[in-house]
Parts: sequence; C-alpha cells; structure tokens
Amino acid sequence: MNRIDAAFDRLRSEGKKAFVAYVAAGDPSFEASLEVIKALADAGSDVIELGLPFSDPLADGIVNQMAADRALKAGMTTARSLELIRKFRETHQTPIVLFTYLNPIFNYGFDKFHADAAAAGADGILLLDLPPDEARENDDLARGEGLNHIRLIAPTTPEDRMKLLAESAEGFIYALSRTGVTGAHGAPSEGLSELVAKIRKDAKVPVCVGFGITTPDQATMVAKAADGVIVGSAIVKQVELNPDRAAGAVRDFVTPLIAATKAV
Ligand SMILES: O=P(O)(O)OC[C@@H](O)[C@@H](O)c1c[nH]c2ccccc12
Repeated sequence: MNRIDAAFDRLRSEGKKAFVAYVAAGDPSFEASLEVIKALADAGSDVIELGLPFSDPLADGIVNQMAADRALKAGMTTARSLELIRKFRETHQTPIVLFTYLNPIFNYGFDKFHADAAAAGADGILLLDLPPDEARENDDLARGEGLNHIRLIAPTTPEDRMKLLAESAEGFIYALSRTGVTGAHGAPSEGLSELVAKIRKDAKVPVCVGFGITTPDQATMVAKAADGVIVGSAIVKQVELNPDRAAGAVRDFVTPLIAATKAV
C-alpha cells in the first residue's frame, strides 16, 4: 500500500489529525537537508512535502524562493533530490510528497521522472502548474508507479472544477487557506471550515490545509476544521536562520506545532 494512504488510514483509526511539513530539498546543503528531513520525521510529522528546487517558483513567497535559491547554489538538482530521498529511505518510512513545477520535470524527462521518483522512495507528486484537464499523462505515469497525484484546491477554484479535482484526488487534497503565494503574510481565511466542508462533499480522501500557518494556535484552528495541517515557510525560515544547526532548530520549532495538531 502507498505510504501516504497507510498514514491516513492509521490517523483515521487513531482519530488524529495529520501534520505535513514542507522543506526544500538540499537547503542549505545535501547533508544538512537530509538531517532536517530526518528531524521532521523523528519529531512526528506524518507526511513530508519535499520541494525540488526550481529557479522560477511562481507560487512561492520570499522565504521559499530563497530556500530554493540556497539549494540550487549548493548544487541541488532533480537527480540529487531523488538521491536525498533514497538516503532518507535507508532509515525512515515517513511518506514523501514531491512538490515542484513542470519545468524541472520536463528537463529531467517526464516518464523517467515518475519511475525514478518511485524507485527512490517517493509516495506522491504535486505539480503546481499542471492544470487538471491536462494531467492525464501525468496521472497515468504516476498511477503506473504507485505514486499518488496530490491536487491543490484554492478558495477561488470554481465549484465544477472543485468537484472534478475532489473526485480525482489521491492521497489527500491540499486546500489553500487563502489566495496568494506561500508564506506567513495573512492568516488562514475566515471561510476555511466552509471551504473544507465543500471539498469534503465530493472527496474520497482527507483534506489538509496549508498556506500561512505559523503558530500552534493556528495549527489548532486548522486541525479543528480539516484532516491535516501543512506548514512550510515557517519551518524553512528556521533553516534560513540556523544554517549551522538546521535540524535541531527545525525539530524544536515543529514539536509544539505537532503537539497542537495532535491535541485536537
Ligand atoms: O509556506 P506556507 O505558507 O506554510 O505554505 C506551505 C507551503 O510552503 C508548501 O506546501 C509549498 C511550497 N511551495 C508551494 C507552492 C504552492 C503550494 C504549496 C507550496
């Protein structure tokens, strides 16, 4: 069974909400990044969303942009990102969703990417700029390799499209708490519970919410409304501020966020 599906099955039987942690692969270096993702897993993250660094990350705010830039400057590539997963898999089973844009994957080779990502130990893929009506080829490749194709739904997604996305979603649905780019500017929007309820009508998989979640109080609020809490920039900021002890700083930062998520 896919590790993401297994993780959400376990959470459902425990009656717990998921904590999903995002970082950029290779930030600030290959070795330090490996320690960071191990720290996220050891602290109790249920899923790790790993960003394959791209030079033009159009949906990312400044914190994630700078992280991708650090990783690229440290020599990170798509192939090295897969190598990072392979190394992580020597010791850890926490599910991994690969997040990126289409360009790096086209550059690497579209069908080769899916096969290599699965072989490295990835469990899902999230392609920011692949619209659902053009996703057939990706879906077939992902399915053939046992990778979940994770879908994004925004507060501005029209209802018919939301239905299409919800029905075809695998693993979990990534609901955006608000419009705009990633980062701490702007707390989760007021209508969050309604958005999640609307998605749940057509969804066969859990709904997790991300964008702008920074504090344990916000994690609690989101965990009450949805099946999981996704935190990115606030964790990435810890890597930025503590390049020489990134793993320890990240562990200390996520521990109260995970506790807040699990207390709901
Ligand atoms: O950074 P935030 O606001 O905590 O949001 C999560 C986010 O970083 C992560 O899921 C992500 C990184 N890059 C993205 C681009 C689009 C959507 C989501 C993402």
